[in-house]
Order: sequence, then structure tokens, then C-alpha cells
Amino acid sequence: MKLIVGIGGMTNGGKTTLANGLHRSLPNCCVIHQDDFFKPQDQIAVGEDGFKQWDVLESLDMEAMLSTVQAWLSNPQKFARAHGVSVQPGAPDTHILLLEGFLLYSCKPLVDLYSRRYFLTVPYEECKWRRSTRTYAVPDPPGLFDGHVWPMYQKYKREMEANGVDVVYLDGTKPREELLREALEDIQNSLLNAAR
Ligand SMILES: Nc1ncnc2c1ncn2[C@@H]1O[C@H](COP(=O)(O)OP(=O)(O)O)[C@@H](O)[C@H]1O
Ligand SMILES: NC(=O)c1ccc[n+]([C@@H]2O[C@H](COP(=O)(O)O)[C@@H](O)[C@H]2O)c1
Repeated sequence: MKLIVGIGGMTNGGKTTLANGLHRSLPNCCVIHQDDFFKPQDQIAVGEDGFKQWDVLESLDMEAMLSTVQAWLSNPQKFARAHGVSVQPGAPDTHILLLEGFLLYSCKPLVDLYSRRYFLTVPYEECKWRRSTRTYAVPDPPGLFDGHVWPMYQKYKREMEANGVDVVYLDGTKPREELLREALEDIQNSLLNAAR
């Protein structure tokens, strides 16, 4: 059985933290991080606002991400071994792929592949504060959050909702352990339902 689970939502909502917790807790579980598919800096367009447009789908090499997902789909055992995940003897036929990223549900070829789509959110102030404590491969210039990151988040979320994408919202201000417990229970239920 193969299950693809999306850990999406806003920047600094706690996606990586939750994905890493699930990765440690679930059998035969691999993770693909969307952040690993950002195009090189010199290929990122500069907007009329003067900011590099990091927070748009075109800044990510989604074809490469899709190929990685296809590689898992065609042979999850081989994919797991290649990514240092040992296949558990007790559950050799169950394979879980976690996709983690801020624009998971805006990519059309991917959107129907998920068995579960989580969407982590925190209030604007919390998001801005968490973001101010992070240093990305390319650090945020002053004003990027309000000038580009937040407006793009709102735009893509609006589009996702208008397209009727079915997501499970998670409150990213809850304690990490609670979020992990909640998601684990839900995924285990999905596995049971899929096995019926
Ligand atoms: N449930 C939580 N409660 C409080 N802080 C959290 C929680 N989850 C993550 N964080 C913190 O928020 C920041 C962003 O977390 P991260 O998992 O990297 O978010 P994302 O992958 O969504 O950008 C980190 O400093 C992390 O320690
Ligand atoms: N990883 C990188 O190369 C890079 C560079 C510049 C900005 N970012 C930021 O990464 C964010 C998405 O990642 P998180 O969801 O982990 O915050 C985007 O909001 C984007 O502005 C990433």
C-alpha cells in the first residue's frame, strides 16, 4: 500500500518540524522537501516591487520535484533504501511518502496524488516573528515579508480554496507534540481505511 501525505501551509507554520516528527514515527516513511527544489538565485525573477519573487510557483523546479515523486511511486522500496530508510520487516508492503512545502497544493500535477493534505497556519504576527528568527540560503531583505511573502501566501491560499482543494487545517500554534499526535492518529486511520 502506498500513501502520499502533504504537509503544506504557510512559511514558518511548522511544516518541517511536523514532517520530521512523522518521518521518525512512521514505518517505511520517506520525505521530500519542496524547499530543495528552489531554482538558483539568478533564475528568480525580480518583481515590479523590486523584490526577488521567491514565493511563486515559477521559482521552484516542480518538474524535478514531480520526477522525484514518480521515482518513489514506481519503486518505494528502492527509493527508501536510496534515502537511508530501512524497510521494516513487519510492514514491508506499507510505504508512506511525506511531501513538505509551502506551495504543495498549487501544483496541478501533484494535487490529486495526496491521500491526506494538511495545511498548517499561524496568525500573521506569529508568522512574521518566526520568520524574523530564520535565516534562509538567501536572507530576507528588509520589507520582504509584508511586501511579497504574506501577499503571495494569501493569493495562493485564496486560489486553493477557490479550486475546492480539500485540506485539513492544523493550528500551528499548538504544541509540537500535540500536532504530531493529531497527525499520526489521522494517518494511521487513513492507513486502516485504505487497507479495508
Ligand atoms: N508547534 C510549534 N510551536 C512553536 N514553535 C514552533 C512549532 N513548530 C515549529 N516551531 C518553530 O517555528 C519555526 C519554523 O518551524 P519550521 O518547522 O521550520 O516551519 P516551516 O517548515 O513551516 O517553515 C522554527 O523556529 C520552529 O522551531
Ligand atoms: N531555500 C531557499 O533557497 C530560499 C531562498 C529564499 C527564500 N526562501 C523562502 O523559503 C520560504 C519557504 O520555505 P519555508 O516554508 O520553510 O519557510 C519562502 O517563503 C521563500 O521566501 C527560500
